[in-house]
Amino acid sequence: MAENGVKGSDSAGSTNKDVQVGRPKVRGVDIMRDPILNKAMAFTLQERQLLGIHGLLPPALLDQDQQVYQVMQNFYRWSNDLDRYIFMMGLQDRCEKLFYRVVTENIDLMMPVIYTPTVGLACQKFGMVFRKPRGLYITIHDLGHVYDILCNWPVDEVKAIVVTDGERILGLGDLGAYGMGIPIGKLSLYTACAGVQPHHCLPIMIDVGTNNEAIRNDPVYIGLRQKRVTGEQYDQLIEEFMKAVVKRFGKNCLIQFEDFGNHNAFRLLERYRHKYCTFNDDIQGTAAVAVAGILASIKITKVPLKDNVFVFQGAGEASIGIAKLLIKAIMKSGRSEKDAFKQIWMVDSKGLIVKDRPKGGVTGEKVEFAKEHKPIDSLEDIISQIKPTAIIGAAAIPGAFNEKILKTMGQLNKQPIIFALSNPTSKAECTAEQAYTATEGRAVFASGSPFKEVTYNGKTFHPGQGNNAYIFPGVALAVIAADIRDITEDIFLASAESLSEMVTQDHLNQGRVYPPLQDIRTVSLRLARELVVFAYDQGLAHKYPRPKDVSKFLQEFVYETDYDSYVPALYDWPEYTSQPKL
Ligand SMILES: O=C([O-])CC(=O)C(=O)O
Ligand SMILES: [Mg+2]
Repeated sequence: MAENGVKGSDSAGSTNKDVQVGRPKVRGVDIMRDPILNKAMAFTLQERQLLGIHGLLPPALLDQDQQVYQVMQNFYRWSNDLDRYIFMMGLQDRCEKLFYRVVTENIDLMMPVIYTPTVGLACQKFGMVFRKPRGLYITIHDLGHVYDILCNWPVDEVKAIVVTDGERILGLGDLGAYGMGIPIGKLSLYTACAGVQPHHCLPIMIDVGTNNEAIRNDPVYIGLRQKRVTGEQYDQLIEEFMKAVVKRFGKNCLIQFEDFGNHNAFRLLERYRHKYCTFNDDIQGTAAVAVAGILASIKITKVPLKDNVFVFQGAGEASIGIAKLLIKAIMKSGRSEKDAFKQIWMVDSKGLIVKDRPKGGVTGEKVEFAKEHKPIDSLEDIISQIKPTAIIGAAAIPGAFNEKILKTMGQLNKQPIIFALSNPTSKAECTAEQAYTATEGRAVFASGSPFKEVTYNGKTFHPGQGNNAYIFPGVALAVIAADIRDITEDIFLASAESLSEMVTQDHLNQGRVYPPLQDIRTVSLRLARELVVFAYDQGLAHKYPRPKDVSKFLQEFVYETDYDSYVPALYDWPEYTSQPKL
């Protein structure tokens, strides 16, 4: 608590001016208007007097508990999630501590609103949703001036950036600058799930145009109305951005790449992964969460990892990322790399990925997954001929796991693993209900976006949410706290193992392959704790001395949602007992 001094800020996200309360450099009214300092009606009478804001608020005091009640009443009053999203963003812009208290306490209710799937809809309609800027917008026209833009950000201590160029927003495609909703949502989860300080976080949109004509013609579009710039100029901008981040915020500033197009995602990851403190959430975060789900699933199916056969529907960022991490996991279980590859089959828009495919198109990351096998076009035929134990969908083709495929999976396996990972819900390969029904309740099911529980034949199943939200907040906290600068594949494998170990027998009995969403904060903090230990053991942590008590060490980084008191500690105020209180 800031007895004598608090960090001041402005509405864009804080300036770090020291405020001497009692002899304020920032006026009380500015504290009220600042979302980071604002307590709304929770300012006490003493504070109102001291800050010179007495009379600017209704006379009642509503403490934070009462404010939470008020927010929740409002939240329920809205009839749809997009309105709830707008309402919650408004709260974040007005009163940050209250926003995070509400989100943290009701995380399973709030995540589908401030994150997937509603954030997808919010991005599609971002021109209408947009109220107040949050984060930085850097465009292709800023080439040569990226550092100057980063200097305009009013906080020096940025420790984590989530950046997108909006080309592949969830499974929704190119949304241009409207994609800014994603970095904002991801960073809200940094704080809500792992307690990363909000002022350490910076959402960034790199706007190089959009190839989505409908969006370019949207009268309220907020970005550049031009086609995407690609090639050398694009690369120059990203290169300048990476260097500018290090110059402005230091080489340990985490840069999370989010929702870039396939062609850039892999390239940029390879180019930067060992030179910068960076990872790609769609490749590596998704990989870790999916592998965790697989490790938990085989505890249900009792089919050892080495005896599973995986078919991936899609060969993009998520599938390739999962497959590569899965290979590491299979090898750790004792198989050779060659044998591990044999267990994994990939399918793209041209069918099964095989060597010398007449339809062609096996390039880049897919090459090493191409099999010596005759080509097969349809997913139905692929499933019946390859006979997988697990199918993993990540190509944003809704309904790709049709009834026939699901039934075949049920015939081939006692307990088929079915992961419909595409986001948002509208892009899922099948619904939870379809998976359980077609397999007579035998499927081990997870999806990227949330599905409600399903009751089949009197048994209730809790589908898991195989979303990278179980991974990236914990990874980020560990990276920031232990000063990890090279985020290796081993860190993601350790994350997958750690997450899968948090799935208890009780969870498995309910059909869950992830801990319940309402536990995601505990999960993220435990993940961070285990990663910190792992990083020190592996020599990846740069923060010294090594902490003896990792929980205590992490606790010091964790954001508190209690309001600060603006009453100087030495000031002896009388107790006011007559203050009206609801
Ligand atoms: O944002 C999410 O829900 C998961 C994710 O990274 C994606 O689908 O791109
Ligand atoms: Mg993503």
